[in-house]
Amino acid sequence: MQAIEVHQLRKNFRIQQSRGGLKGALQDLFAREYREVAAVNDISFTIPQGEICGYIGENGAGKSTTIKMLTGILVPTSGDIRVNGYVPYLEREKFVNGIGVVFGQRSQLWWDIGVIESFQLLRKVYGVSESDFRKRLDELVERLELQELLSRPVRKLSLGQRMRCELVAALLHNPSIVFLDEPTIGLDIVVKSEIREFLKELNRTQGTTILLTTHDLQDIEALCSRVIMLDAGSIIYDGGLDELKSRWGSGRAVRFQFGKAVTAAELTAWTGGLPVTWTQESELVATALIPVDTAVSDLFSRVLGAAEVTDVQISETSTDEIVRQIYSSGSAEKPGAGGILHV
Ligand SMILES: Nc1ncnc2c1ncn2[C@@H]1O[C@H](COP(=O)(O)OP(=O)(O)OP(=O)(O)O)[C@@H](O)[C@H]1O
Repeated sequence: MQAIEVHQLRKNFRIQQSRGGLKGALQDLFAREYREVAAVNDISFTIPQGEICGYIGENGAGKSTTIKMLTGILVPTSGDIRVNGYVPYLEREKFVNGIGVVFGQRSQLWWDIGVIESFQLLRKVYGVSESDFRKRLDELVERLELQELLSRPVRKLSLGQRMRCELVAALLHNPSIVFLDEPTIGLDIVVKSEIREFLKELNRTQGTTILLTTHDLQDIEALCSRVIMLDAGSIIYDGGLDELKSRWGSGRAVRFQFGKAVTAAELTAWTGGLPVTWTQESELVATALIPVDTAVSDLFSRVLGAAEVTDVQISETSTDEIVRQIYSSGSAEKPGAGGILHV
């Protein structure tokens, strides 16, 4: 059985339109105008049991809206969803026993009571027996080193401590699918890597399916063999991370520091005819992305002949750069000619 099946899923939101000027504002008072926007636009995908899949996209791409539909919080406008064989918004009671959810920006723990009391309340919500609960809690507490924190109220925990507790809360009832919406947001590098290690182990030892949204591509690199990339509500890439890198990323990034300010038009003009994409950080710093079959010497001769260069660094293109390029072009098809991106 597939863990998650999504077919032609859509969510439209009705957004109020404001008319301009005083007259418009008055009209708005009496007769509001609305328009529909598709936050999620007829997407389809399936995720087999045991996979860790990254769900990525820029702000507003529709990631959280999808997660909310998959977890039964929002009802789709149209399309089909099956999670563990259930339709989330119709069969909520049976459905929630098989899933765990962590929203990095929101807590499912009670703010003013001790962590252990929150866990006890969740035990009752999910109907977990006292003996299963104890066993599971002991394992998780030991693995995530939470012993010291259990009696503290949640409001007194650091963000990293709270996130570790959120993970326990989502896993107490031993769900087979876990949805994580930005689980590492705002965390320092040490806690981020602890959480990544924990999730990898969970997947390896229990076969837990994980769908993960993140803006941190290192989460994806560390955890996901597959990524689904969303842009303006539509899927623009669904496949392996390696495939994405080899399709897009087998090139190099050459970062130039200039002695004098350069413009986007100058950069494009210097490398006209070469398959170079520029990313400009400031007037004095720009990075040229070149495919593997283009010689770096061709790029150098153009740029060094035209501008005053004070420093150069060459690196393999990172997943970050690849994804930035894809978002900027709105397509995961490999780029042909050059262009310019602003960051
Ligand atoms: N309740 C709502 N009413 C109206 N529009 C909404 C609502 N929720 C989300 N949207 C809109 O739907 C679009 C998708 O939002 P969503 O939160 O799913 O994006 P996201 O990819 O999770 O973004 P982020 O990375 O910023 O969290 C956005 O344009 C957002 O403004």
